[in-house]
Amino acid sequence: MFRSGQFVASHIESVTDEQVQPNGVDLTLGDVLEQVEPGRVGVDGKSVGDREPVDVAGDVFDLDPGGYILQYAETISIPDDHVGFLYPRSTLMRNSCMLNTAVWDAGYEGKGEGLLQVHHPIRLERGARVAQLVLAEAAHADVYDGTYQGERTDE
Ligand SMILES: O=c1ccn([C@H]2C[C@H](O)[C@@H](COP(=O)(O)OP(=O)(O)OP(=O)(O)O)O2)c(=O)[nH]1
Repeated sequence: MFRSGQFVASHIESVTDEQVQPNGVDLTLGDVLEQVEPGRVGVDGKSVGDREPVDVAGDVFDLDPGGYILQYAETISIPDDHVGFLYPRSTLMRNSCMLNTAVWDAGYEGKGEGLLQVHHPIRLERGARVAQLVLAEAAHADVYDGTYQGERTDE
């Protein structure tokens, strides 16, 4: 069963009323980065290639077509017995852009990231709502203990 937006909001810091939706919570744009060095996904481990901030005028990102790392502004805690899924705000999609996402594990805490695909130039503003996180009840044996635990929680 998917939980209500109010329930999701109780696991995200910090959230305004405007961000709480019937079935989830809108996440806002923190930063946009561009990968500049190769990463690696191997059988014996992985690494994330270096990234650099993209040009920003004040809080405004004018993005040309390409792939970008989008960092969310909120700290997300996926509670026990749940799994998180994230979807783009449909206005992004309607503007020829897409957010690619992965699974948000029970026990994960941090400010996560997504892959923003820009297929047509778009202007994004820091603090704008760009995505929606939903939580579903889920069985699990262990909780998340990977390398991204606690990411950017000190920001
Ligand atoms: O779109 C997403 C999806 C998930 N996460 C967070 C929550 C998730 O729990 C964590 C780790 O994801 P995953 O388990 O897929 O990472 P991995 O590549 O398997 O690395 P590790 O084994 O170190 O966790 O990243 C994001 O930031 N963005």
